[in-house]
Amino acid sequence: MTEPTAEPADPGGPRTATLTAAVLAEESRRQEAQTQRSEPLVLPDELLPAVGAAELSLRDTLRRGGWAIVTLAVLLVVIEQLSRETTNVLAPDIRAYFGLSDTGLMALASFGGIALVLGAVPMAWLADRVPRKYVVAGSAAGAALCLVGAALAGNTFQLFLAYSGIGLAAAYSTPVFGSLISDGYPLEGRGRIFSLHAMATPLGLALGPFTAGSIATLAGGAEGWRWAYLALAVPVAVLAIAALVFLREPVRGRYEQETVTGEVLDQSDRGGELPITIGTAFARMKKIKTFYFMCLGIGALGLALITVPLQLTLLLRDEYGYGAFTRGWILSLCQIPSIVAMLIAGRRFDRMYRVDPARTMRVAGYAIVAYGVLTLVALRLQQPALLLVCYALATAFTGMALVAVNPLVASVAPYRLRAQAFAIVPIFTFLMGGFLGALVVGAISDAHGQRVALTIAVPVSTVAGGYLFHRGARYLRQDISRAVEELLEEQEERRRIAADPQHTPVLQVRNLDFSYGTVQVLFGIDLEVARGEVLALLGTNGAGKSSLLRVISGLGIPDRGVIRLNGRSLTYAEAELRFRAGVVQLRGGAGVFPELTVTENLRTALLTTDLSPAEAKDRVDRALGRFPALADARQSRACDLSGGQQQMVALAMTLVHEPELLIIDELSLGLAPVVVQELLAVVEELKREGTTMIIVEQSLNLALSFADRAVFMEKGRIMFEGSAAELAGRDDLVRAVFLGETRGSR
Ligand SMILES: Nc1ncnc2c1ncn2[C@@H]1O[C@H](COP(=O)(O)OP(=O)(O)OP(=O)(O)O)[C@@H](O)[C@H]1O
Repeated sequence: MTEPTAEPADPGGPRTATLTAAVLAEESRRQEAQTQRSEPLVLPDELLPAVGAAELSLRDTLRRGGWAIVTLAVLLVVIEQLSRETTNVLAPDIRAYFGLSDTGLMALASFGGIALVLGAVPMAWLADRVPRKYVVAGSAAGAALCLVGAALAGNTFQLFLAYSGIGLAAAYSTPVFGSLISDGYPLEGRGRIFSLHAMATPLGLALGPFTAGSIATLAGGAEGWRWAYLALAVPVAVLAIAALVFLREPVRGRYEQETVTGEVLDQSDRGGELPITIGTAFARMKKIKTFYFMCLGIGALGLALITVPLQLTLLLRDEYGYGAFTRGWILSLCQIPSIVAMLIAGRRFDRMYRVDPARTMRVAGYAIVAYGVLTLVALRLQQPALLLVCYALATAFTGMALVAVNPLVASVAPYRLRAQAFAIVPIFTFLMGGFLGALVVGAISDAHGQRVALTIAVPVSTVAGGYLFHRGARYLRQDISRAVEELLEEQEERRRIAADPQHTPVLQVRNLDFSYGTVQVLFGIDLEVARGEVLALLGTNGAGKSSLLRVISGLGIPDRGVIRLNGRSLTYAEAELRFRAGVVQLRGGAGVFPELTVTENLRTALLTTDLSPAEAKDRVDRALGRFPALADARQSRACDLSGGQQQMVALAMTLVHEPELLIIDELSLGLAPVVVQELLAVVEELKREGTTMIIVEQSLNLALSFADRAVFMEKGRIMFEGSAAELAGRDDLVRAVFLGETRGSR
């Protein structure tokens, strides 16, 4: 794209020198102001939710949030762990019954693990669309059925299906309970509630061998294991019903809203919001540095978390000759310190967070390193009892670190994205550190033994994990501040719309930052376009106009800020959904299918809509009717048309969608003046009809001739905003464009 044209200055004359000096002085003043503005926003403590607040007892936290969410979360996780432990503990019986090898059974069961991690993403998607109690109840009912399926399995394929189903049915737990706990309990007590949820995993692991072993022994015989699965199906089914009866859908982001804005924001229009996809959620969450470093840290730690128990089991078998049953018992006992540590850590987290939130994350980093050190010490010990005690202490430290993760995710993720954010974290643990790392560590272990493999893997994993947590802690205040800022902005906007609903802008961009990778190109953009208004977006080369349009149409996800269409947020909606909602962009010099005829091009543009053939034909006729120059060319192939006619076809292809907001990027680029006039006539007609438009145009005169208002951008910021007539009178800006071109071309 080229920049706006303007009257050339008198090159070389004293007037130019004075003007250049003035512009440069103005430029340095602006840059200074910009640097100040781009300082990351960090709010004072009293504005950060829960920081400096009075202590809230666990009892009061539960009184305010109710027992239902936490009770169901704990019980369902415990039973899910029990079912996994049943498979581990009763493996010899199951293996013998089906004539499977060790590896064969583990391979069958591991599909459940994969389904558990990858299933979290669609479950988060679901949790955003239906009340979460249905997701909990549905998943629990599914788990009950699959447990019955495992109990009745007649062959390995059926067993495989049942295990995968059990894994998939547990996939909702992290995103759905993560978001339910975040929305259901006040911030001051959230660490403790999350610690109860986290503690359910080691509790299930600790109880598993005892429960599974006892049931199988009681039932007796070669098929005793079936009773263990069947016995677990009953409580899960009961919990599914309990979820339907007792779970209430909490308002999303309720406690943050209450703390920050003093009220719970009206969510009645939530149904009108465009759904969030995991891709956009991931793109946005990745830009929240605390979250980014925490995910990397968890990913690195995943290497140790997954390989250590596995290698340790092998070590207990190979070096000490312990059988499967004994190993199961021993490793279960090793969970006990971690249960205690988690409960203590939840309490300490809440306390520490109230004083200094970043410290919670740094301490989690130290705990990860302590886990690494203790595991290494354990590996040096030959005495099995000492080795195991040391390892059990080590797991207590990871337990402490893990307790911090979910409440921290809750504090930095925008409340609309929380379910997805919770679903993303385990993917890092399992895929980055766990799956990839396990292969490497397995290979080292095969060649040099378990002690060597772990002595290499544990320091790498825990030092990297600890460091990444420590690093992420630097950004915590800033990221919490952003979440607060977004809530305040949302409150202000809702009030404004409520006070004057007639004047809700068609497009609203607030506080928008955008980066390509680490290079930030848009800074704090604020922009509104009223209904029926035509806004000219102007600026020098590389000012950020196209980037801004990309973010508006959903091709780029902002680091910060909000985009609304008619008052509803579409910040996290993907491009296609925005397009369906009416944000349609004409891209300069592109966009037609050369081999298709004009009419076919227009029909193709409507393929993704639900219009009836009659409606579609009507729209095509209406759009083409605006362009007399295309009257005789309807059956011509687009490639046989002139450049100007192709641009008309491209514009007609946008008009068939009857856009709510039409974005025109370079209408006149490379076209003859006579064609431009013809296109302009259509645009002016659209303006008379009340179409809301944003126009990026290289020709300043052209843009200002039909725009109501103009925005002038420079270096990713808006430098001027006002009526088109006013901009035409701002000699300095017009000349800055021109001087920019002169400097750039030298
Ligand atoms: N895909 C990309 N990756 C990295 N940087 C990019 C990318 N696209 C644009 N940029 C950078 O972003 C900044 C803004 O570019 P953008 O194209 O949005 O400006 P513009 O105002 O539309 O300029 P032009 O009129 O020249 O197209 C520039 O510094 C540019 O180099």
